[in-house]
Amino acid sequence: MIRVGQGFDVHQLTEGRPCIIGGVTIPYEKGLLGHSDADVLLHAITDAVLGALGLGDIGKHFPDTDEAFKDADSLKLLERVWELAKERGYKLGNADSTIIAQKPKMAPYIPQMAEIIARALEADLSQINVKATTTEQLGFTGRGEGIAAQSIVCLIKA
Ligand SMILES: Nc1ccn([C@@H]2O[C@H](COP(=O)(O)O)[C@@H](O)[C@H]2O)c(=O)n1
Ligand SMILES: C[C@@]1(CO)OP(=O)(O)OP(=O)(O)OC[C@H]1O
Repeated sequence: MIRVGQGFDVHQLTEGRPCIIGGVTIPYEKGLLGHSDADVLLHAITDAVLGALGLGDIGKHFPDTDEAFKDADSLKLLERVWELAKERGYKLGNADSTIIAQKPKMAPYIPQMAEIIARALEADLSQINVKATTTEQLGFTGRGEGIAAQSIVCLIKA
């Protein structure tokens, strides 16, 4: 059986926070605001996996009202959701994601992000793709007010 899921997330850029995207801390003058470490890319992938499983969304599993998830490492949240996929007999087909950010430049960090995501989803690097785009200075991402990410995940059960 093949199931697909998609995920989308946005976090605000603000001073005094680390800029953690795809598990990589990117040197930048601003970082992402959230209850957790606000890793917008891992949140989109987590939601895509949950979508494929038909299990709701990240906020249902890890509520932002719960102190247990304050400053949570989003990689751990993705790993916990991946356990749910494995328990149900799924393996990753592929995961494709796009980071939508005017700045900072993501390209130098994408190979490391892909390795981190592949490890979390127990997949080969060839099954993971991460892209980045600006919005040509348009909208909230274009003004540098926030960063968005979207992901699509395909899960396969033999
Ligand atoms: N934050 C970003 C945005 C884009 N990139 C890379 O630049 C290429 C061109 O982006 P456009 O939005 O002008 O099409 C894009 O394909 C990415 O490779 C980036 O690294 N970081
Ligand atoms: C991850 C959680 C939990 O710490 O908090 P945030 O970092 O605010 O992220 P969001 O994308 O709003 O999703 C769900 C949350 O419950």
